[in-house]
Amino acid sequence: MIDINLTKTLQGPDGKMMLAVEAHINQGDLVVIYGPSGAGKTSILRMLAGLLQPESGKIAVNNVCWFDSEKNIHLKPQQRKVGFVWQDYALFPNMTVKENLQYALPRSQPAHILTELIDIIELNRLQDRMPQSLSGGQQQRVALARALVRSPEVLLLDEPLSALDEGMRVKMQDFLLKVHHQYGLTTILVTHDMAEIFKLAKKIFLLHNGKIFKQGAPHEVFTHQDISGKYRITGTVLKIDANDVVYVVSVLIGSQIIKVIATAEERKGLKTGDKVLIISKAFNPIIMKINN
Ligand SMILES: Nc1ncnc2c1ncn2[C@@H]1O[C@H](COP(=O)(O)OP(=O)(O)OP(=O)(O)O)[C@@H](O)[C@H]1O
Repeated sequence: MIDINLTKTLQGPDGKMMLAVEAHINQGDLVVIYGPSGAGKTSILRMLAGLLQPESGKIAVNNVCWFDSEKNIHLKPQQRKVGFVWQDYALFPNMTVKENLQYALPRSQPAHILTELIDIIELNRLQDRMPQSLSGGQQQRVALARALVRSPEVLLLDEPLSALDEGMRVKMQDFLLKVHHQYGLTTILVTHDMAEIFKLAKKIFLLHNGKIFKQGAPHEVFTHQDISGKYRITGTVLKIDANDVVYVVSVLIGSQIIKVIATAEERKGLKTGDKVLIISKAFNPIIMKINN
């Protein structure tokens, strides 16, 4: 469990802004902090990592106090069991992938962690390569592995996939899920990507002007409805066609387009480019072989 109760005066986009947040995150959950630019998302992660000192408040992780302004406790970044991955990969350019990981491995950690991580994050064929010869997604996989070699208790991810193209982002999301299931790490992700939120997050905190104004499961927070469908997929509206009394909405999901029938009520407010959630209570797929 992570308990956060923090305040910090920040220089907001329109002058001084008081960041004041209280949040409780269950151990092993993957949660998202979502909000407009300048809302204070990165500052929260930096305070958790010990890179930015709050003015007041507390941070406790699994009942260990990392920060308490009243008791004058402020653990240094290296004393906090956090791993983080930012948008830019920041790998050492003069070291191979493996050397980058070895460099990050603390002496107290057994060396087999490296082999295990290289396996899980599928870096076997890349381990002797230099970072500049890798694609953005490959570099981000190395950055993720590097964050994990210290066996952190909390993983902080600040828009780690935002610089990647759609295909690479989807693959990296799968890696994040795999790592999350393997290690059960409490993970805090900052992202603007709706599909990523619905795919990865158990809970989302909406942040505005330094305050959390809403929190809950993504479908509760974004659809304002209690929806109990079994299958949920997110996509982007490509076009909307009127058809007698209903509408046919073409939605891009990954690289596939599906057509969804919408009532006039459901169609209201929908436009091309909107991110949408498609929910189905029943799912009766037909399977067919497509190769010989
Ligand atoms: N150390 C600091 N002292 C004072 N103000 C700061 C400090 N660090 C950041 N800020 C300001 O606090 C505000 C919030 O910054 P932060 O980076 O946390 O926002 P964000 O929600 O992550 O934004 P973005 O989505 O653009 O990355 C910004 O206006 C920023 O200039």
